[in-house]
Amino acid sequence: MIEAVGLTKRYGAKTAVYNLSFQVRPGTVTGFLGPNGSGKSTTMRMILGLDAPSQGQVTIGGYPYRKLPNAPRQVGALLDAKAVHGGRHARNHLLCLAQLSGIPARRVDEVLGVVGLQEVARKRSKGFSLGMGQRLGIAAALLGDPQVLLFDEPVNGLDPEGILWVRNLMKSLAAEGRTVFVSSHLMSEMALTAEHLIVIGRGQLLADMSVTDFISTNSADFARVRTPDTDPQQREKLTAALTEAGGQVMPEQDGGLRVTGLPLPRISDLAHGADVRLWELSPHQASLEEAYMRMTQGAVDYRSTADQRAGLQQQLPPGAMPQPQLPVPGQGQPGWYAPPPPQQGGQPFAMPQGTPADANPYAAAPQPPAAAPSAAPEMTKSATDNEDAAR
Ligand SMILES: Nc1ncnc2c1ncn2[C@@H]1O[C@H](COP(=O)(O)OP(=O)(O)OP(=O)(O)O)[C@@H](O)[C@H]1O
Repeated sequence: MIEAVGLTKRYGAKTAVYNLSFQVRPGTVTGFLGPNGSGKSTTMRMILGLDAPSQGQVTIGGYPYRKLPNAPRQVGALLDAKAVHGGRHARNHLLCLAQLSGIPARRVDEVLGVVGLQEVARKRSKGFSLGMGQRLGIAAALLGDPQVLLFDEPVNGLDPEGILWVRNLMKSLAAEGRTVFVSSHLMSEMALTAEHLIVIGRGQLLADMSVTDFISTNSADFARVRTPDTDPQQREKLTAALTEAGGQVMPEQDGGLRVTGLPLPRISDLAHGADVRLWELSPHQASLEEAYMRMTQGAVDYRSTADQRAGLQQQLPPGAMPQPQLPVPGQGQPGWYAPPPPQQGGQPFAMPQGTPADANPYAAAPQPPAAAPSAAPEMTKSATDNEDAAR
């Protein structure tokens, strides 16, 4: 298990990670999400002992990485697939890593087979495509047959077949009881791969929950209702009945209605009571991408001037809360708001009570202290040093 407690990292005046506490448990794939620059790589580097925390700690199996006995056999990681000696053959690259960690050479051939690089094992990695480089990085992570695996953007550059392969690999590693922690910006892929999510924004924890809860917590579910196109009066009658019963009704461009605040069976009963025929009554369930976009709206640092998220905001049904800005450490901005998950009192199809300020989990949170210069020396990987020894 990976456990972070109060993890904070400052680079000079920049607070990259602030007061992050979470656990990554074995047996499931845990996705690590956050906008560009939110601190994912910094967190992974601290987990791997490549950066020292300014405050707090992170342990693997109870030890900080640098104190972990035989760390390369216990933890494997893909951080930057390009961080290889380009003039070295793929097999030699892995052989170097294996020898540094006391891993037998036959394991190198095994992992080359697992990632499908046997045919190019004796080719220099500088000629590798992005996807081949990713596969080589994954092979390096698997080398020590570790119980804990970290992957930073593992599907970057992979073709659809490669993406499917990585998805199945992650799942099978987790099914073997390993701890699998994987960052990605591909929401559709994460939805298919991960069971649990840790989401950060501007270095702070936004969510630590199952994918299912994350979607229901951060999306405005609604019902889609459609009456016969041939009879506009039916639509008006239904709108009146639903509104009178406390629902919020919004017309959709295709003639349907978007209804919030009423459960589906109640909508059906009200339509029946008003003598209105329905051509459609269906729940709309948000995708992980929609939920993620909603949650992180206030935490995006880099955004095109042409991207006002207009489409996303227009799609919110009546009564849905817009996401206020995420507080930035040291800047005292108002907090974000998300309704509670269903098992904590939230109701599908009904917006929660209270105001964003009431529910602001940061309202009482201490502001981070003024940034101090980092005490963390950059550690560089020594694994690529001695090719001659590997030959
Ligand atoms: N060595 C460093 N020195 C100074 N600032 C740094 C350093 N490393 C990271 N940062 C800053 O810390 C913040 C978090 O960066 P990080 O790379 O961890 O984000 P990320 O979530 O991995 O981003 P991306 O999704 O784009 O890879 C960024 O503002 C980045 O500029």
